Amino acid sequence: MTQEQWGQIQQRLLKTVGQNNYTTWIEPLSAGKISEGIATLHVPTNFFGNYVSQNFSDLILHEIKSEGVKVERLNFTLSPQAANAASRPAPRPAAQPVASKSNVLQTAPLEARFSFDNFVVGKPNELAHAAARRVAEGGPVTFNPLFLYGGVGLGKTHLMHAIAQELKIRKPEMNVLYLSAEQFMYRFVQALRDRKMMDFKEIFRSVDVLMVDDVQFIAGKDSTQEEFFHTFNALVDQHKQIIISADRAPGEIKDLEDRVKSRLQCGLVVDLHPTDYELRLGILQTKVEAQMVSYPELEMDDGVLEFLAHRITSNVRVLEGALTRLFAFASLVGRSITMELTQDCLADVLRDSERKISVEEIQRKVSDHYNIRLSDMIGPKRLRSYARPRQVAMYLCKQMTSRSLPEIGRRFGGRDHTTVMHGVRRIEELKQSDDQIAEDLQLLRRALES
Ligand SMILES: Nc1ncnc2c1ncn2[C@@H]1O[C@H](COP(=O)(O)OP(=O)(O)OP(=O)(O)O)[C@@H](O)[C@H]1O
Repeated sequence: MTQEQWGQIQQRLLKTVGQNNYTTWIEPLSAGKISEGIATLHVPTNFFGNYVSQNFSDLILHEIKSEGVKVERLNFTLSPQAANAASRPAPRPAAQPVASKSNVLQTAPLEARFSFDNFVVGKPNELAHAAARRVAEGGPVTFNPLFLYGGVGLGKTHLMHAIAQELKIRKPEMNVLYLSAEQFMYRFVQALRDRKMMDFKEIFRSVDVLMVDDVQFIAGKDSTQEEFFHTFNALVDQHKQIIISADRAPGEIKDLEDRVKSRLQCGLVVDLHPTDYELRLGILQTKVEAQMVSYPELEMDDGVLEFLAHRITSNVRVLEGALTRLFAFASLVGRSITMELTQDCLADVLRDSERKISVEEIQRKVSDHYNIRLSDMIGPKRLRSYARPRQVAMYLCKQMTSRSLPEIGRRFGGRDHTTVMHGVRRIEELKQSDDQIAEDLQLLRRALES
């Protein structure tokens, strides 16, 4: 795309994301080439690229398409200048603010809107929220670590930022270090390269609260895991609070050493479940209030929010993006937000969200329903109390996803497709003869579709 087109797109993004976000995240992007439907955007750092990709890519893609440019995906790569700089030895950092008191240490800026006040609580996240609140009081450490896990865009990072911000207010004397596991690794590698391991250890061991986001990132990275393990132990020994997030439970993170897994499991492990209809509606209502501040002139028809909460079930980030786009679009065309405008403006999001239920979601719902652990459902045990729910889950996967039998088998602990076929047939038979199974299936279907 031409620089002129990119300039236009940036101007539209400014209106949508607001001045602050624009200056921080959009202005520093520069447009690269487009090839085979993939548009390259240059970013100053990898972290920056990840952040923009997670938070703004839908919006940017939408605006590029609106400019008439044929693009299907975005690719964020380091700008040539940044790539050159990265290959040179890093300059000595200026005096680090790291160990100073009254300071929340951070490698990534805390997002002010990720506060407890802005976090909508519902059944799927109430336990995670309560645990996060407790830790944010900064009282004596009761569970260590607090391990928050859940699928993409369900609020893990939001809760972690909220804890850090709350601690900053309640306990300004505490040293709170929040960073992603990726940043932990970069700091570690840099310390090794600069022969500054003592400093590294001292920094990490002098914090009062350590928060590491997306810990699954260190899976398979042996020396980073080793260092993480020692840091973890040193802090636990000193009764310092550790908070970790990941996209899955500790036991399910592949290529993570057993001793690290067992450490991660020894505190409180809480799950952010996929959203349900009520939570989605609650989130939308809260976010609409915020949008109304920016677009006071806009009106919205009854039923639009319910429609979105019903149709966009993937994750909160997508829901938020949809709403932001809807308001920006309505404001640009100067129309109120009707059902028709919603369907027009969000046609692609609605299409993508159509009946996309994942195998993982089904496994989770079924194991909750039968009150068994997810690992027992996927694992090798043949006890009837695990085998039947497993067959129910296989049946629902066959019915509600487009996965093939071998694929489903793979997701159920590497089972053969004939096992899946047998399970599916068995449930088809039982559905006719066993009222309990028929009712279970109905309930589960409804829960998965909500
Ligand atoms: N319960 C909630 N109330 C309000 N906003 C929420 C809630 N859950 C998630 N969000 C919003 O959804 C977006 C995605 O959340 P967040 O970045 O915390 O997800 P995540 O679980 O860390 O995902 P990822 O694994 O992709 O990093 C954020 O803008 C966040 O504010």
